[in-house]
Amino acid sequence: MKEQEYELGLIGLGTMGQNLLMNMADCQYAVVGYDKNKSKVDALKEATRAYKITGKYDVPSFVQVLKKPRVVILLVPAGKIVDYVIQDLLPHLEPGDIVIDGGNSHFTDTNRRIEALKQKNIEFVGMGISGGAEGARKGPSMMPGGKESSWHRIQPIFEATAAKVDGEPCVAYMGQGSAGHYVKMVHNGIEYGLMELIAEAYDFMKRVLKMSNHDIATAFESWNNDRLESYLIEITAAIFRQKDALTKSDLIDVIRDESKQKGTGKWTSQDAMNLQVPVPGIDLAVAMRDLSGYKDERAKATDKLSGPVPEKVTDGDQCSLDDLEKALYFSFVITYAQGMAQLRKASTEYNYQLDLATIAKIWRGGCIIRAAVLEDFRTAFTKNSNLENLLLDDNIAASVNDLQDEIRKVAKASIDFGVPIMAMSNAIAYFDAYRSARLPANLIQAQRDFFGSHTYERLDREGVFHTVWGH
Ligand SMILES: NC(=O)C1=CN([C@@H]2O[C@H](COP(=O)(O)OP(=O)(O)OC[C@H]3O[C@@H](n4cnc5c(N)ncnc54)[C@H](OP(=O)(O)O)[C@@H]3O)[C@@H](O)[C@H]2O)C=CC1
Ligand SMILES: O=C(CO)[C@H](O)[C@H](O)COP(=O)(O)O
Repeated sequence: MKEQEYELGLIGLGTMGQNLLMNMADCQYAVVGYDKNKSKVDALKEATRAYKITGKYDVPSFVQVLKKPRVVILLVPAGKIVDYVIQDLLPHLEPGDIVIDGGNSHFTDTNRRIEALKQKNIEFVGMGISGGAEGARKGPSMMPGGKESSWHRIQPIFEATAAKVDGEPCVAYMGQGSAGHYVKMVHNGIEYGLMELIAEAYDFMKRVLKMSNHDIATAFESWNNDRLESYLIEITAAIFRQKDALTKSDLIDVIRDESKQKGTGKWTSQDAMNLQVPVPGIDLAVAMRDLSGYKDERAKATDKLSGPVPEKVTDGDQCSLDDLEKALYFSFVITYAQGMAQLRKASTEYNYQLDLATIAKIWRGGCIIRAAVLEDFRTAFTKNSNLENLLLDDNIAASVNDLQDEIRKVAKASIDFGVPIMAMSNAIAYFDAYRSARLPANLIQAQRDFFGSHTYERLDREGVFHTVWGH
């Protein structure tokens, strides 16, 4: 292929980059890859002989073969590396070129980079990508932000490579500035929440319902054929069928119970706190990953702190697998509702002008949190684009109202058995708090005024009041 004929260049030929590049080539785009790691470029060339792909070993020759105005996507680890790559790239770019950051960058970094590149008339697009290696290869869900005109220039290639649901591509313009990376961050926050809920359902199946790994796999498989149909439930079923190559036992039983994290769930919680949007399902998912890290301390506590003796507990017998399925579905809905509420507030606060129906639409396929229920959320936000919270939609409200008896049963059984289901029991607590027209916050106001003269408002008259308490 002649010089300057490659339509897109990709930097970072790791898990996501190499797969996305091959996906683009499948869609008949001529693409070029670069990685600082020579062996990754060699691997690309080897793996893609039949494709309109080439690999380059340095930035100048990589840029040299790109069609002008150039489009370059970065899929390198988030953080300082993105800045280093931009620094390497900038001297070779020209006004009008577009740089897309497809990694999980923090949205404030994206705002900074948009401004920095604007000085050189280079357009910067922060685009969240979800779907892991398989999604990148076969069709991810993608969340681009930045200038709308930049999006229109790159739209065809990303619509071609995105996952499709009912013929609709799982990619759409999210909004200006860092909107794309913000939406991806909240996607990951919801991902953390759903993963924690599924892990708690597994613990409940094992320790309360005394199910074998085989039966757990069967349960998740059957749930995946119904209202809980989703990517995370599907892979969970497969995980429980996996044998360990070393011991031939079930692999799940030999994996250390300490979950790691790269930070996107924590960022979601942190920014929700800044925006004062309650997302306790996500907060607790982060907290449980953190608590899992205290493995040695937990081992000490096992000896020191006692709990119920499972053999003596009878209440759990009244709780069935069917109750657990309903409790999990209920908790899934609450978790999505919290994430969507955060997006709504962020949209106003950061002037993103997010369209929540579009977000639900592009999350139906390709991404890690894809689930059948997203179609219901899309319908709810299409009916009312100003919906404050998904739980206020008539259909969603009816579905959670109907499932509350079961989640209450599961929460009670978990306490009786001493099996922690932090996120799941919080889902019903959030539901109860959210539907309470009156909360005990009046007492907190009284206490604040008592010790710090912070004042309070009254229900029966306008104004701000202070009491000299105890007199
Ligand atoms: N993996 C996943 O499931 C998902 C990842 N993401 C995000 O996408 C981004 C990429 O992730 P992933 O593909 O998993 O990461 P990988 O680590 O697999 O790939 C990153 C690649 O970038 C290369 N690289 C590092 N520094 C430079 C540099 N200065 N110049 C050129 N290349 C460089 C790395 O080389 P070397 O290995 O030698 O350092 C590596 O080949 C991250 O932001 C991640 O959070 C988003 C969605 C899903
Ligand atoms: O973005 C993703 C999927 O959408 C990544 O897989 C995610 O970053 C994994 O996060 P963590 O390592 O914190 O569990």
